Amino acid sequence: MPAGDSTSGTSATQSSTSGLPQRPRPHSIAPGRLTVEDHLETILRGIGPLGAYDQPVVESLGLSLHEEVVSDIDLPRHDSADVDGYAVSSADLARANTSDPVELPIVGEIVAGSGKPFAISAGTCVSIMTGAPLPHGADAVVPMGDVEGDHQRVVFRRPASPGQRVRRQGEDVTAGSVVLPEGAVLGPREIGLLAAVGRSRVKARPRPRVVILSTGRELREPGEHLGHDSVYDGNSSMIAAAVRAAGAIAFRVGAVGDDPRQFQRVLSDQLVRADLVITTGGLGHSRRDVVRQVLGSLGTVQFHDVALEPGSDQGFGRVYDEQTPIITLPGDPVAAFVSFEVFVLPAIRRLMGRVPYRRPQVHAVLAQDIVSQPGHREYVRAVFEVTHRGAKVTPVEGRGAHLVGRLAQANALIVVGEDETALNLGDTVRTIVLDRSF
Ligand SMILES: Nc1nc2c(c(=O)[nH]1)N[C@H]1C(S)=C(S)[C@@H](COP(=O)(O)OP(=O)(O)OC[C@H]3O[C@@H](n4cnc5c(N)ncnc54)[C@H](O)[C@@H]3O)O[C@H]1N2
Ligand code: MOO
Repeated sequence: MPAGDSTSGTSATQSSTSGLPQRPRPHSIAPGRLTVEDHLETILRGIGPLGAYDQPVVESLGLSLHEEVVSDIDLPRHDSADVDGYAVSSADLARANTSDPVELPIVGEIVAGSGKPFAISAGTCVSIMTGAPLPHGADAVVPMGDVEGDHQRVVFRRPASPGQRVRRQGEDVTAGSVVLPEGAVLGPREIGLLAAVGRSRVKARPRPRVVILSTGRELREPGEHLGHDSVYDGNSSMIAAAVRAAGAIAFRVGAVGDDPRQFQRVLSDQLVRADLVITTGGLGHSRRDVVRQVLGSLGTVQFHDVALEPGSDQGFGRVYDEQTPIITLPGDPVAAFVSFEVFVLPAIRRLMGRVPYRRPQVHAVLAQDIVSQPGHREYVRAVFEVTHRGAKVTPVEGRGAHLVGRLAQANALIVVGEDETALNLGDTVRTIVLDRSF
């Protein structure tokens, strides 16, 4: 049995929180390393969906519904006109033809929203606007353009069939019926429907509040003066944007240096507003690596060597009395980004009660060879495009975890499996297309 198999099965024997079938532990992973799947599973098990409460419908984009929504009303609310024209009783026009037309007097005008119920008697018609309720006595609408006449009377040269150009009451939504099931994710169309049936608030899981801290005494806020050995804090802005794109609320604290007391103070101050804390950097083993230092000594956060490239240094746990979940990401920007995609995005989706947790993978034809070391799963930055010949993916030049400029050229990540050492031009490869809603 390969050495790597000795630690398999810890999560393989249990049902998968990540919703994917459990795969056997890849042979090439060194003992003691966690697989990406193991670490993700630990995070998803350690985080549950937030409790639902009443939310304004207008603010609910991307939230998941925590009630079954039943409409109190019919839509359309009444039989109503499907076109601007004349509401008639079809019986009155039964014998209308070109040589012997039927003339009806116009007894009024019904505009949508006029608020008054209306009725016509046999031998009359009324002018009606699209969406306005059909008057009692009428069962059809004849479009304005199909007839002649003036303001007083209309000449009909054709019969009308009962129900013609009429929108039936309740044909779309029936009062008492379920319009959205529990768990539905509220997009523009769902929000439109909720509003159309008169809901101003719904019970939904809220947006998670995510606090983002970056660590490192070399970090400077963009816009400030840059010393000769300092770097701009790109990570906290990048992660905050990714958090927002995931549908959560981002509180970007920015860089906190690497003084343990200051880090501890900022962290505990921030917990009141956090459902989740994300840090970047400070995961090394030196005295200066403040995240590992401070959180390691709390005993509630575990740090792991994860078989992930880039982004092998990872940590997860809960902190302080609040037991707030915290995910610690590596400092190198590409490592931080990839680990966000792999671990934090699913965690946010889980807090929101949204499935699937992970971005779907698509298949694309590889446009250039990739060589990879076995023993970890690599996410290779790439450009995905759909050409007339189908989906194609081209790696972006450079694989270093620091190449933030090249990261912005990519719109996809190619997944190179743990045991894979080469993907060749023309191969169909697993690709994660970034920035798409799912
Ligand atoms: N002796 C060893 N050294 C390292 C190992 C190892 O196993 N042994 N692993 C490497 C790997 S892999 C990783 S990942 C990193 C872990 O690093 P940290 O998470 O502690 O990251 P930092 O040292 O804080 O920063 C790394 C790099 O990224 C820059 N950085 C950090 N934060 C930001 C930010 N907010 N915006 C922009 N750039 C940032 C930072 O300046 C560094 O250049 O350890 C490796 N080393
Ligand atoms: O795993 Mo580290 O994040 O490559 O730089």
